[in-house]
Amino acid sequence: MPDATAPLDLLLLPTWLVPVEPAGVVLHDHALGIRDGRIALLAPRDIALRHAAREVRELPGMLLAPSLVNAHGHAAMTLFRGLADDLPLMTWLEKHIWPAEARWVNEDFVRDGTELAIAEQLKGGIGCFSDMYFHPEIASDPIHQSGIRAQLCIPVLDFPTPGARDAGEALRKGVALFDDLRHHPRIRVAFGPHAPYSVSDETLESVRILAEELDAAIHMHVHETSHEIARAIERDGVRPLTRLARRGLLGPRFQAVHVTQLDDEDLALLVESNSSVIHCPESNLKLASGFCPVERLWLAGVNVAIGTDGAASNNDLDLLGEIRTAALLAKGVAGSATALDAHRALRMATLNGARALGLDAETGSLEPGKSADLVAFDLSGLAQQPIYDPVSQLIYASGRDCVRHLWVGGRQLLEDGRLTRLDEERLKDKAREWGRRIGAADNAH
Ligand SMILES: CSC[C@H]1O[C@@H](n2cnc3c(O)ncnc32)[C@H](O)[C@@H]1O
Ligand SMILES: [Zn+2]
Repeated sequence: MPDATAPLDLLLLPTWLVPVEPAGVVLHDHALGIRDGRIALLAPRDIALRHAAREVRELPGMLLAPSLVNAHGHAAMTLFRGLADDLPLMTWLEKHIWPAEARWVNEDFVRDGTELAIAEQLKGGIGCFSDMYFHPEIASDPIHQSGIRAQLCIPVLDFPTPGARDAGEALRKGVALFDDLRHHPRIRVAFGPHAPYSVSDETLESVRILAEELDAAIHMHVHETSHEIARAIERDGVRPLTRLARRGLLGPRFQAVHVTQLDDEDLALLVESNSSVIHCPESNLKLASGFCPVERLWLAGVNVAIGTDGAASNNDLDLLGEIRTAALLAKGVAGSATALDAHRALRMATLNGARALGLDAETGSLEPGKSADLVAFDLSGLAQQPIYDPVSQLIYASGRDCVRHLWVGGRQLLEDGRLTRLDEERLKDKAREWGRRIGAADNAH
């Protein structure tokens, strides 16, 4: 039982505090106290200052918010950043990315690429991310060491992949990883069947049974393009979401990534099953995949989160930039300037992300009892003045260079823009070395 009278470990005094829950609130002259890695106090500044605290820090000109949740990505693909640009999804995937993965992806690649992705994400204000890539058992190590929070998906495809000869082996290894990490305080293992077109009914059934038994989430690329729907109708006679619903995959633990194609029946299936949608606007734009109807989903009551996707289709892991794109795009798609306002856009990248990953009891908002997962954005720059609504300024007028400090579980992982536990120069050297090897082989063709 935590001792509520014990001194706080840290008392933060920002200019603005945005708890995200309740929605739309901006607190002025408030403070947040941390004890044992959790939010222990949220109170007006003068009241908070009466509490004993081991350290008190003023954060002038800064907005304190829950750290961001990047709900979809392929972390180690940072090492393929810029390898195959300006191509449609299936050409990009089948002709470039899958051959490159077959050639280059091994344990070292995953370790180095994941570490690079973690560093980039921490510097961009992300305290929690979802990873869906090969050798998740290797990715778990940099996640553990760095202090970031993550959902780690077991990649499942019906063909040989780096790390698994077939789906059966991927699932066996995945269950072992689930067991190993069962008690990890910051890593949650989920199932990651790649997409409806790459996973058979038999494999889907195994995923369904295991996910149910282990109470694990299912994270899947779904309805990414109109081509995917057309191919599925030809093959199965129904749209992919209908097939997944009939096979019992949908539910509150189901995370449908992309969903650029949505008819009335698809929407009803998502609403009834209480599934989440993870919107990846920049990847969808770059691969010309389509537009996720965020406002329609939101108004129907679907939990919509946001992700960057991998750095090979984005090409960065900049969630703040992604939120801005999402907020602008939603207006264009809905034909309404009120669609996805700045406050809702921030909620999508925090609490909705946490909820999609089943982590909303732990992170995603600034509420007493939750883990102290926080980010301080510096809004004192020239291009951010004057400030009427700091959330508007954050979403529409700020870049990730305004991220100053970040804590996960009360541990400071970014201080004044610098990583506290990772060596940036070493990471850059390693990435350049991979780039030289991959680039030289690519040019030889
Ligand atoms: C088992 S997941 C890893 C697998 O997914 C590939 N991938 C990356 N981005 C996308 C995307 O937007 N749609 C479909 N597949 C994608 C990645 O290259 C890996 O092969
Ligand atoms: Zn993806």
